[in-house]
Amino acid sequence: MSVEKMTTFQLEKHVDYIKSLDKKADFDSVVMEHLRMSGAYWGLTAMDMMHSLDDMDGDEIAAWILKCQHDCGGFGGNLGHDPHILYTLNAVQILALFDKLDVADADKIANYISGLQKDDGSFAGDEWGEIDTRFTYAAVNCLSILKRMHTINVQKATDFLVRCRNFDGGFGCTPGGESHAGQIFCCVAALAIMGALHHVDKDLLGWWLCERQVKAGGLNGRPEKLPDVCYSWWVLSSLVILDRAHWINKEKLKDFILNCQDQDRGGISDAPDDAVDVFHTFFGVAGLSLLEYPGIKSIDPAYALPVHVVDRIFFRQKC
Ligand SMILES: CN(C(=O)[C@H](Cc1cnc[nH]1)NC(=O)OCc1ccccc1)[C@@H](Cc1ccccc1)C(=O)N[C@@H](Cc1ccc(O)cc1)C(=O)NO
Ligand SMILES: [Zn+2]
Repeated sequence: MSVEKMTTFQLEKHVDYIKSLDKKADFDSVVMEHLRMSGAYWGLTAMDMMHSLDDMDGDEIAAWILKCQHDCGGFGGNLGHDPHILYTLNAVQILALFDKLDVADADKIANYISGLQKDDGSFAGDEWGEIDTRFTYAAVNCLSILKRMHTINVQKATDFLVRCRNFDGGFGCTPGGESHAGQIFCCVAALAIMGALHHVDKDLLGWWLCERQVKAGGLNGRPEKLPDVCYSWWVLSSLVILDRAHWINKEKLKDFILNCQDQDRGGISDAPDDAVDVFHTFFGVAGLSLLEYPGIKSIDPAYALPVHVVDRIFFRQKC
């Protein structure tokens, strides 16, 4: 039994790692070019959770985001890339982080998103028509932040998610799709935002979710799979929303995430000793945040934004 080196959260190293990303022009940057808007959301939300968002230039980032917006109202994953609902959510999330939602035309964005809703209540990701519950989550999260939920058919959106529910209590990407932790997060978080969690069997799904924890303490995405740091978010945020987070061993999950840090160069990987990336760094910090690790700002399990940002959106006193 190898004695895992007991380690603490290397906050400063992760801050330096994220700040170093913007200057790199390596393989990852090219491969991830089409989802740079997602990468910006992951890096900047992690920075805010680590009390370091002020190290970033919000004005410069907001200007870049607006350059990614198309006449239809949707945002692409980078300059010159086609609009897609995923990057439209990420763009709005980043503007919310910087308290710059006022620079966005909420009606124009809402018009793009509501135009992607189908007669059966589902959402397409873009004009090419792929249907996935991920897109329902992106639509509902984005429109809620913009206060434009009235522009879609909430009842039909809910009905479609209910049709994606499986006998194991979980959810897939479309009706009949296999339960997967990522899709479960999207459906549970979207139902929570729409005030429709009564459609979820909390004990049945809570059981499926807590069964994702393996001996080593990490969480996997489906039975028999290997643990992966990003499932610390997909599974744990779902458990928090369902009020069943006490059904897993939080101490062992915390140690698993801390063990996936690169102690020297910063960053967090999907599993111990693997290469770090900004995606797993964000989901590792977010997982520790849900575990209430000291020194990390709390994150909202449904909006995937720091709680102080969500509070500012919904409870700001209009002067
Ligand atoms: C496209 N993608 C994935 O497929 C990752 C790959 C992976 C990472 N660790 C194990 N596999 N898988 C992933 O995100 O699965 C979670 C998930 C699947 C389906 C629905 C929702 C979440 C990752 C990027 C990535 C590629 C390759 C390696 C690391 C990260 C990705 O962009 N995931 C998206 C999934 C997503 C998309 C849209 C949403 O509304 C919500 C979630 C994301 O988290 N956006 O913020
Ligand atoms: Zn992963």
